[in-house]
Amino acid sequence: MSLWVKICGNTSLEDAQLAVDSGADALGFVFAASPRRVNAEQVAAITAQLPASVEKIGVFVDTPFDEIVSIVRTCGLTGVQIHSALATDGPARLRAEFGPGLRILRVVHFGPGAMQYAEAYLADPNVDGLLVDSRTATAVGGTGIAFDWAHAAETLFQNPNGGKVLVAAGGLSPDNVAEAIATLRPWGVDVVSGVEAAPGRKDAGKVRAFIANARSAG
Ligand SMILES: O=C(O)c1ccccc1NCC(=O)[C@H](O)[C@H](O)COP(=O)(O)O
Repeated sequence: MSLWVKICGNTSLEDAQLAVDSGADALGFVFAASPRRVNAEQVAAITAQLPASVEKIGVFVDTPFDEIVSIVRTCGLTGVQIHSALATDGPARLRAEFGPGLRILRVVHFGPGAMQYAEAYLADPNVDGLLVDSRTATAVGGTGIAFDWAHAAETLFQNPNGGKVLVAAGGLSPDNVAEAIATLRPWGVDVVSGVEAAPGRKDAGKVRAFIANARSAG
């Protein structure tokens, strides 16, 4: 199985197409407070132009359940990435709505308490895997900050995960993605700040280099 690579924070068809042409497996769209925030109408116009083979993942922070369902339908999303509290039965209800075809990722911010969340999420049969990220006092994603990979490699990334996927995120870039992969041995990697020219706008060279370096290392 080759490494899964997600390029997040897409705000235009041009940037989404760049990621697809550079070999991304998945594109992320942020439906949350962020300089990369997009709405359902914008994303539906983008996803309609993308190949079916590319995963389209919605990123949600404290979004009401019914709104997530509506956005998934409107935009033809193939996955959700939940950065915040969702009722415990949220993943089961999403599964009931969309079936096994919807990839359901829960986010764990590596740091104190992360293992407890990770274990709880991994025990949920309707959660497909974890995206392990960094956070700050004010931001739950898109921070551009790496977590302690050595510590995570010995703890969270060692955890028996019952076939569920572990995606590494947080402060990755073309320059450090190979080292992150060598240290963490993740199933996938995800990036936003490290491939941008400005928040919400991709740097084509960085997108290409990130995916090429991740593929070489993975
Ligand atoms: O990207 C954002 O602005 C964002 C805001 C709020 C929640 C999530 C967000 N991004 C989600 C992602 O999947 C990012 O790729 C991930 O957090 C890594 O970001 P970075 O450290 O900037 O590569």
